[in-house]
Amino acid sequence: MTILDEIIAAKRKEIKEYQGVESTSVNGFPGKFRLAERLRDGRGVIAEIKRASPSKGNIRIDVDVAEQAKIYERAGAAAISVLTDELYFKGSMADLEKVARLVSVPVLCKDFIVDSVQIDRAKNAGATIILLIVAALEQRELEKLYSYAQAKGLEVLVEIHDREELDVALKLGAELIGVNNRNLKTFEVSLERTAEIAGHFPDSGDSLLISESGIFSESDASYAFNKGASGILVGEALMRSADAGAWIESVTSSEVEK
Ligand SMILES: O=C(O)c1ccccc1NCC(=O)[C@H](O)[C@H](O)COP(=O)(O)O
Repeated sequence: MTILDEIIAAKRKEIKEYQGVESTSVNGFPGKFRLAERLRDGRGVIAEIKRASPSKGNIRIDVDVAEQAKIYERAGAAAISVLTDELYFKGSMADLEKVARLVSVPVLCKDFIVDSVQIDRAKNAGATIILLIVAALEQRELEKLYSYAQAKGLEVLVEIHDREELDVALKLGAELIGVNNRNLKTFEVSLERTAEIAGHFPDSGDSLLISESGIFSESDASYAFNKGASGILVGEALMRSADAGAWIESVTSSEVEK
């Protein structure tokens, strides 16, 4: 059983408490508020609020979420990701709501979604993007949740781990495809995964590749961008950085060697 299996099993139990929640509006978010638009020029950073994780334990458990979000936005983050899982990541929907009220960049609800009720909760809290993990869902569930989120006007980041899952994401018509560099059995991270997926990624421009996890240095970021990622999703490095704003500014700068 992988950590992902364990988290998903816990999530399926947890969501029973949420029945009855419905999202309040179905409007989509305007152009500049869409992550896909913001990533079109490449070198976008999706900056994550991550208090803790199964692989690292506590990272910055007492972070001032509002302060951290302001730093990310000021530095030019393309979007802010908020881990909302409580059991394994010590996050919350309250964290997401705090961020969404404060910033005017897209906000990703980073959770393990297995039911539409979680999409409603995310939207109610102010998320503009949700995450769907191919490895966590049956094909029919994935299609259903994808359509549901789209009908609610949300963007969907479809997370994959290998080429087989890339095909699933492409068949779905996903605009935002994230390759997770973390092996969820061993927690080992390898940016080679991004390179491998980028090598098979269509260059039609219909879909955008985002490299997720294990990006710690500016050279890791450059590596992912140079391999073809339009965006990178960074959690731990930014949470531990003494100057997260400078980190973001530096990796997004067009002066950086391409
Ligand atoms: O971070 C973990 O340990 C983890 C374990 C199991 C499932 C998911 C996990 N992380 C969620 C994420 O997707 C990351 O927070 C995100 O990609 C940022 O990763 P990093 O920059 O390495 O903190």
